[in-house]
Amino acid sequence: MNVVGRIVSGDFDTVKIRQKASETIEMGDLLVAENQNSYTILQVHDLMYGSQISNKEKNLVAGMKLEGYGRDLDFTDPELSNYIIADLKSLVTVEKNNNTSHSPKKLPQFFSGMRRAKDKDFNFIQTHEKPLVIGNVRTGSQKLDVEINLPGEEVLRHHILVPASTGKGKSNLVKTMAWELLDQEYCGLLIIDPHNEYYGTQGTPGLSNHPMANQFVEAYSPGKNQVGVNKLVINIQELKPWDLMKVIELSNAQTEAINAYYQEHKENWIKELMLSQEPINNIQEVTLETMKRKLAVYLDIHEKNNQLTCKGIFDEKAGESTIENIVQSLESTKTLILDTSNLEAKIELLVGSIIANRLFNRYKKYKSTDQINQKPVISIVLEEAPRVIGENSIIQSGNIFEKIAREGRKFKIGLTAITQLPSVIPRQILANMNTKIILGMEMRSERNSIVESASQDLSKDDRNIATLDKGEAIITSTFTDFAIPIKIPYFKKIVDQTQQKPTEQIEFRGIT
Ligand SMILES: Nc1ncnc2c1ncn2[C@@H]1O[C@H](COP(=O)(O)OP(=O)(O)OP(=O)(O)O)[C@@H](O)[C@H]1O
Repeated sequence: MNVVGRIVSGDFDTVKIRQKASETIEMGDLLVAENQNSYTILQVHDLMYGSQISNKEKNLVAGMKLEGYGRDLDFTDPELSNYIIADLKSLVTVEKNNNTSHSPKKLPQFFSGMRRAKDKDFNFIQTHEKPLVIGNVRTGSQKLDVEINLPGEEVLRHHILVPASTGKGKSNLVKTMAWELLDQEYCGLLIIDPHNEYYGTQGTPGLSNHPMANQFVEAYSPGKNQVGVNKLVINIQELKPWDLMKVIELSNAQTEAINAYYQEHKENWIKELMLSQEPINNIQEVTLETMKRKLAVYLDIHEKNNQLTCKGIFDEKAGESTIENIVQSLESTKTLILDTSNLEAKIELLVGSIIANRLFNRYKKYKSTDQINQKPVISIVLEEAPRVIGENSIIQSGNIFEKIAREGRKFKIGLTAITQLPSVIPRQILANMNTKIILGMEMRSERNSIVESASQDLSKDDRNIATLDKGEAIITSTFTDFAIPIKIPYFKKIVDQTQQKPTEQIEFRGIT
C-alpha cells in the first residue's frame, strides 16, 4: 500500500492526518482508510502546516535565511520537524465481503496509514435503469476512470439545481446533461434559452450536433430563419388573462377589464379588446385605452383602421398549433429549445409560462386518469432561475414555475434551475430541489445557502466549494449515498469525439 499520510488525531467530524513528506495532498483529494472487513473513503477539506519546532525558533531561522545569514542553514531532519496536516471528512464506507456502501459510523483506526483512492474502490457503484450520466469521480483536480450516473427519472422529477459563480461551467454542464438525455426515451426537456447557446451555430457546437438530433431535437426562434429551426409564432388566442396577469403589472380595474373581455369573447378577447370602440360592461374608457396601450407595448400588436397588425411573436392568424406542437413534442421525449435571446425578459417568461401551464394541466389530467406512469418525465431548464422562482422574481409569485417547484414532482414535471444566486431562492424551494450539482462559488453567502439546503452534510465543504475550478463539481442528492466530487466533461470535446466515432457506445457505471 502506498501510504500518503497517517492518522494522528481528530474526531468523527474531522480526521487529521500527517502528510508524508514526499507526497502532495490537494484540497478535495479522496483518500482511503482500510479496515479488516471494510474501507472508508475520506475527502480532504482543509490543509495546514504542522511543526515540532517552536515558533520562536522557526521565526529566527526564517529571518536568518531571509537576511542572508547561513544560506545552508536548516533544521535537523527537516521532513520530520515540519510537515503538512490534512483535515478529512468521511464520505462512505464500503463492506468488502458484499461490496455494499453505507454512511460511515466508525472512526478509522488511529494511526493507520491512508492511501489514495483508486478506480476499483468505486466498484460498489451500480448502474441505474434510466441513467443520467453526469461525469467522472474526481479526487482533488484529478479525474478517475469511474463514471457517475444518477437515477434519471427520479432526479429530473425531483428538480435539479445548478448553482455557480459566473464562468464556472453551468451551461457546459447542462448542455452535457441534455446531450446525454437527448435520445433517452424516458424524458423530454424544455430548454428556455436566453443566450441562444444550446442549439449551436456554425463554429459553436450545440445539441443540433447530436447524431440523433434530427429525431429528438426541435428548436424555435423568433429571429431570422435558421436551418432546422422553426420560427416562433404564437396565436393570440393562446394567451389567457391569467398568463398576462403574472407578467404584466395591472391595476385591479385593468385586471377586471381583461377578465370581462375573456368572459365575453373567450379566446378572441385580445382582438375584441384591441378593436373595441366602446368598453363593455362598466369598464371605464381610460382603463380600456390603457389596456390597449399595454397590450400593444408588450405583445407588439397594434390597431390600425379597425385591423390588427402583429409585429412580434404573437399573431392574429398564424401560430395556432405552436403550443400544442411543443407540448406534443415534449411528450414524445424530444428536447425542445426555445431561443428567447431576442425577447424582452417578461415576454420570454410569458411564452415559457404558457407552455409550462399547458404541460402542467395536461399532466395533471394524466395523473387523475392514471395514465401518468406511461408518460415521460419532463424537465424545464431555466437559466437565471431566480427571475421566476426567486424572492423578487420579475413575474408574480404563485407563477407556474413556482408551482412546478413546489408540486411538479407529483405530476412528473421538474425544473433544472441554473443560478448564480441561490440565496434569493426561498428556502422551501431550495429544499425541494433534491439534487444539487454545485460548481465553483466564490461568494460565501451563496455557498451558505447551498450548504444549508444540501441533502448531505456539507458543513465542512465550504473551502472545497470555493476552490472548485471550471468543470469541477460536487453532487449532493437524496438519490446518492454521499456528496460525490465529480469532473464534468467538456461539451465541445464530447461533440468532437462523437463526430470522430459516430457509432461508439459509451459505457458507464452508476451509484445507488
Ligand atoms: N467541464 C469543463 N471542462 C473544461 N472547460 C470548461 C468546462 N466547463 C466550462 N469550461 C470552460 O469555461 C467556460 C465557461 O463555461 P460556461 O459558459 O459553461 O460557464 P457559465 O457558468 O455558464 O458562465 P456564465 O455565468 O457566464 O453563463 C467555457 O467556455 C469553457 O471554456
